[in-house]
Amino acid sequence: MRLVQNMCTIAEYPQAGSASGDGCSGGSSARPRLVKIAVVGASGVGKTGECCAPRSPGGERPGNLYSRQIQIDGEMLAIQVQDTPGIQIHEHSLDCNEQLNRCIRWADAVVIVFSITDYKSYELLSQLHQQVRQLHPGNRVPVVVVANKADLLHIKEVEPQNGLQLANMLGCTFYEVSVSENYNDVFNAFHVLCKEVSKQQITSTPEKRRTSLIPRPKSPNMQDLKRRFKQALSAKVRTVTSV
Ligand SMILES: Nc1nc2c(ncn2[C@@H]2O[C@H](COP(=O)(O)OP(=O)(O)OP(=O)(O)O)[C@@H](O)[C@H]2O)c(=O)[nH]1
Repeated sequence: MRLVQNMCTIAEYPQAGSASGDGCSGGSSARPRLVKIAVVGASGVGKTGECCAPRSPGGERPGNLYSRQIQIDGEMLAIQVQDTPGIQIHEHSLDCNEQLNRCIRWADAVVIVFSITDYKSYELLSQLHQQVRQLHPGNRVPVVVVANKADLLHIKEVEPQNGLQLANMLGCTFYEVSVSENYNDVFNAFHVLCKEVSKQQITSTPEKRRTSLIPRPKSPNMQDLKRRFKQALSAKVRTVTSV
């Protein structure tokens, strides 16, 4: 993920499945909290080559799951970014394959990328957003919209303003970036997203703990049974004494 790799606070994080944690450079032995992000969008919008994973010097891509560490508010987080296969655009329908759905389900947050030079990739936005909401009901997963290739204004097919309006309508944060020219904006988008996920993770954990600390009410059936038992006993005592 080039955008992630270029973030100044990022250090290499061992690939998923790696047993040892000694690649972490956070200076702490504690395992960093994991934030999983899926990057989705039409084919050719810049998810992989520029946005997600630069080709290695040999011309190969290292795979499609990129792991890094990033420091947010003094805490090291392990970020995993999943590049997804470019979506083929068909007439009025979204060809979401199972692999893409799996990536979306896996993610704690989703980045939807479109290119300002490709109107169809922009049209895909709402459908992709709907797909995310369907797979993550309850509005829990933050979604960010990224309009890429902002350096190609002379061949734009989408006004950045339209991207912003649509993102607002969908309740998403919007960023206009050029991953080939300016990494700061890209860094900012990911940073804000990680912060949001991290905040959500923190607020949801104590809630679980607190609810588990609330003493469970006694079973009404048991109380009812005890009351009936007492009633039966006193009735028996009364019968015995009246004989
Ligand atoms: N000018 C410009 N070119 C870009 C930018 N981002 C990506 N590109 C180019 O757009 C082309 C497609 O980029 P990719 O990263 O392969 O696009 P993708 O979304 O991963 O496409 P798929 O792998 O088909 O899903 C490449 O030639 C990139 O160099 C950008 O911000 N500006």
